[in-house]
Amino acid sequence: MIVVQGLTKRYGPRTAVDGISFTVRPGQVTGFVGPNGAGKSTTMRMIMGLDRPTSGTAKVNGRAYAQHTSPLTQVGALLEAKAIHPGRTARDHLRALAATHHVPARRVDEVLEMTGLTSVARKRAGRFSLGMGQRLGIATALLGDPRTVILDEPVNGLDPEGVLWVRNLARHLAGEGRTVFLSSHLMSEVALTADHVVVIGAGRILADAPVADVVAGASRGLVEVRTPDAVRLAPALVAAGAQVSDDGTGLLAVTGLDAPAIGAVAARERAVLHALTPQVSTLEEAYLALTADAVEYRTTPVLEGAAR
Ligand SMILES: Nc1ncnc2c1ncn2[C@@H]1O[C@H](COP(=O)(O)OP(=O)(O)OP(=O)(O)O)[C@@H](O)[C@H]1O
Repeated sequence: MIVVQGLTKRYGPRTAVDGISFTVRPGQVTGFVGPNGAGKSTTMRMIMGLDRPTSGTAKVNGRAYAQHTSPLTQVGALLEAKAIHPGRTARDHLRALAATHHVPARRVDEVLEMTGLTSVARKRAGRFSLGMGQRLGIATALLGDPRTVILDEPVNGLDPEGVLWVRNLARHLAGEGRTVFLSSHLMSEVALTADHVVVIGAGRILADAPVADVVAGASRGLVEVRTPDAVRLAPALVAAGAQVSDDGTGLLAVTGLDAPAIGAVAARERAVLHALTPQVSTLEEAYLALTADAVEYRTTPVLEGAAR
């Protein structure tokens, strides 16, 4: 379990993380998403005791990272730009770490196996591809068999098979009752992997909810209705309490009534329906709506720029 309370990080005049609070619970995968520069890595680094908060606290399994006597068994992390000595083999890297953290040597072979690195365990890490390096970073995070796992952009540089592997691994770890907290830029990936999502923008929490709720919140209950009887149906829907916009071609955009209620009004009016389609938004759309005002480097649309 990770509990973050009033966490703030300032770099000079710049506030990277602005008084955020959230809890990451065990037994599920929690996604951590936000635009570039939103504060994801800074937050994860503070949870891992690598950056000192300006104020506030970040606790893993009840204590700050530095207060754990055996932190590797409590929390394992894959953080961006993890330094691994390029001249060392994967096995030697893991063995050295195991030896200094009282982790049994057999665990090294277990994590090499889990991450699919057994066949390249004697290869120097400097010769690893980006994907293999990511796998070694994940093997390192899992070395202490930790109850909490933090993965910063774990699918970066992975091919589709690797992406699927990370997704299954994250779900498997959560299924074992562990706390899994992973950041990603890929909303589609988070939608497939995570149960819960924390959205951060410009250092502040924009949403902290089950993935399904975030998606439902963004869909605004819009239903598209295609009908040759729009002229009759539209006022009947308005009379029943809906807001209706009619594009003049027989396509009505309806909010305020769900599809069964619209169908009932249509039946009463004897209006023919060619389509009755609730518009389901994706997590990607929900995310874009939430973060629209919190993008650090906004791109100016070309047409808008040209019109000035
Ligand atoms: N060491 C530092 N010194 C000064 N500013 C920093 C430092 N580290 C991060 N920042 C700033 O803090 C803000 C948050 O950065 P952070 O790396 O946490 O964002 P992020 O959400 O992880 O972004 P990305 O998705 O691009 O990795 C950014 O504006 C960044 O420029």
